[in-house]
This record gives sequence, C-alpha cells and structure tokens, in this order.
Amino acid sequence: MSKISIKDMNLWYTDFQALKNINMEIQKNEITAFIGPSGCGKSTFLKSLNRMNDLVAGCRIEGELLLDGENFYADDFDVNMLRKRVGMVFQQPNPFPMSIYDNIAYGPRTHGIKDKKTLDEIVEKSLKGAAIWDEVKGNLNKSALSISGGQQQRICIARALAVEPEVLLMDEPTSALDPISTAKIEDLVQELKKDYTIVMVTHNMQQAARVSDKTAFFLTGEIIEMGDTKEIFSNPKDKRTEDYVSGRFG
Ligand SMILES: Nc1ncnc2c1ncn2[C@@H]1O[C@H](COP(=O)(O)OP(=O)(O)OP(=O)(O)O)[C@@H](O)[C@H]1O
Repeated sequence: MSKISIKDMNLWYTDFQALKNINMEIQKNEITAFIGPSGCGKSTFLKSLNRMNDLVAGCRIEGELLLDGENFYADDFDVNMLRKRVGMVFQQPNPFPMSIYDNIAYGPRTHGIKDKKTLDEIVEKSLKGAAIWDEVKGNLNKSALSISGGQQQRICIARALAVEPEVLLMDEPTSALDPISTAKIEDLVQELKKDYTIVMVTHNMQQAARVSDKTAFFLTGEIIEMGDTKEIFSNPKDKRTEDYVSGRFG
C-alpha cells in the first residue's frame, strides 16, 4: 500500500481552480520531488498533504486523499494528529525566537511530554537526526536565531523530527541557502529517507535529479508526468516534460 494515495483531487481558491484531476501514489521511504514552473500548484499540493490549506479562506478540495489508506480529510480525522504524522519544513528557515533546545522541545511539550530527561533525549536524538548535533551540542541554550541560515534550516528539520513524524514535507528547503549548506541538507535528506517518507518541492532540477527517487512534473495545476526520476530526466514520455527538464521553458 502507498504511504499517501491521492485520487481524482481538485482544488479551488474561491473560483480559481489551482489543481486539476490529481492522481498520485507516494511510496514509503522514498523521496518524491515536485518540479514545474512558478505558479503551477506544487506548493498548493504539498500543503494539502497536511491540511495547511485548511487555514486559507475560500480553499475547497474534492477527491480522495489517503494516508496509510485512511481519508485524512474525513470529518473525524484529527488534524493535529495529521500534522504530527506529516511534518513540514519551509523555504525560509523559521526557528522560533527561543533557544535551540526549546525549539526542538516545543513540539514534544505540546504533546504533553514534561520529563526533563525524556526531553533531553528527544532533543539530542532529533539534532543528531538532522546532522547538527556536533555543531550545537555545547550551545543548546543559545538563541536559534543567532546561528547561520544553513544551521537554522537543520534546526527546523530537527524540530520537525522531534515529534516523530512519518512523512516530511519540504517546500524548497534549500532555496535560501548557500551551496555548502545545500549539499549538507541534500545529504541529510538521503539519510532521512531510511526512516521517513519525504516529499519535496524544488525549483532546482539538478537537485531533484540528485536526490529524489520519483519526480512529478506539474504544469498549470495538472500533473503532466510522474515516474522514476531517472526516467523523467533521461527519457520523458511527454514533450512538455522534455522541454522543461531540458531547460527549454520555465
Ligand atoms: N491563498 C491563495 N489564494 C488564491 N490563489 C492562490 C493562493 N495560493 C496560491 N494561489 C494560486 O494558485 C496557483 C498555484 O500556486 P502555488 O503557490 O501552489 O504554485 P507553485 O507551483 O508552488 O509556485 P512557486 O514555484 O512560485 O512557489 C497560483 O496561480 C497562485 O497564484
């Protein structure tokens, strides 16, 4: 069974249809990348996967959206539990204005964990998981805003890992970072897929080609083609995919 299964999904912002007839299977422990020109609906679709669009007035979704076979848009599906299971990392590193430790402990605390030793363990494990423990272990009480952008983004990944999600959604996680930080995040994402299912929007086609297992090409709210990343980049079936991946438009 797919980790996430989307069937005949349509999405409107008031009367503008931003996603049309989306069908997609996202497999466990794989990295799925979304590529496509600006405004084609990649972020909209990504945000639908943990119901972030619920917060947008006038947004309406039709279709079947399943997590482990369960409809996560059903009235009785707990949205807080969904967001715990499906975590998100944004384009701009957005640590909370508090210490590194408190950033990571924030989620577990809101889920009722108060014991200091348990929190210490979660903080260490999450920072190790995000490959930043060695850089910050002596400075856990330092403000998370006082470290570099690349480090902040790994703190945000650690913060997402701290609540033990199953899926990580990443919306252009390296677009605000320098090449060295980008390479670190790309290596990290490869490591993380052993334990998590990762869905990533990227504007950087080399990045999609380097890190992802599957790639979906979006154009004006539709998925034109989805498949093994190697196939999408070396042997696309649709002319529009070929034009896009070869840099002829977008
Ligand atoms: N809150 C909103 N209300 C109305 N329209 C919106 C809203 N958010 C996005 N849109 C529109 O939906 C379409 C898809 O936007 P979306 O941000 O999902 O595209 P994208 O592919 O992620 O673009 P980019 O690569 O530039 O981030 C665009 O036409 C956009 O203007």
